[in-house]
Amino acid sequence: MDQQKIAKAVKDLLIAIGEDPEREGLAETPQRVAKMYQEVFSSLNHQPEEMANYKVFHVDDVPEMVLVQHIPFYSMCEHHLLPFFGYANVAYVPKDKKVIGLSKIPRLLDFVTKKPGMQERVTTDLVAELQRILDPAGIAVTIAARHLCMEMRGVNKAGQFTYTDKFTGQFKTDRDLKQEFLNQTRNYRADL
Ligand SMILES: Nc1nc2c(ncn2[C@@H]2O[C@H](COP(=O)(O)OP(=O)(O)OP(=O)(O)O)[C@@H](O)[C@H]2O)c(=O)[nH]1
Ligand SMILES: [Zn+2]
Repeated sequence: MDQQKIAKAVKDLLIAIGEDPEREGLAETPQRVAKMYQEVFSSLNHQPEEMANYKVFHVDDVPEMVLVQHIPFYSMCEHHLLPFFGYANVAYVPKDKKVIGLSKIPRLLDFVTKKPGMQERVTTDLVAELQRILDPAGIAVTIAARHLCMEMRGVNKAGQFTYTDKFTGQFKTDRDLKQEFLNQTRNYRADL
């Protein structure tokens, strides 16, 4: 990521909107924004395997489902570069006695959100990454998010939630399992 180019672009932007980029409060803003983009778009600098050491563990007796609920995330919409943010529920059905370190699930969520994107792609990318790393017997991801580009501008509808879900493998074929996932996560679907 080219910090100098970002800072120059932000300075040009400030001039273009009619601001004075030299006034006290704005003087360091271009550098600040460049530093911020480094952080909020950090996965553009990394390959998924660099983001974490995705160790797979083998356990003798695996549970039917591993579920991490209500993981917060912040991302930036690719259309307006405004934040969208919310929570993800992520579950998988272990296969071949393989499980992943629990912290890797929020790390994967970070990886798929720390770049300009769309909620749909966050959902499907998360499923694809988990599939690639663990190849489980089923994956369920549900995401609830608020989009500031719909709240503070444009259509101006505050407090709306957008829900996106993806189910694979056993979550598609086993209705009881899917229902258990939905029951477990029910309280977290509109709780932002
Ligand atoms: N499907 C999807 N759309 C998104 C997401 N984030 C933002 N959008 C939408 O992307 C669209 C971009 O549409 P455009 O018509 O090109 O942009 P615009 O003129 O600023 O649109 P308005 O927001 O309706 O004013 C808008 O409808 C946004 O609501 C997302 O995660 N998924
Ligand atoms: Zn947007």
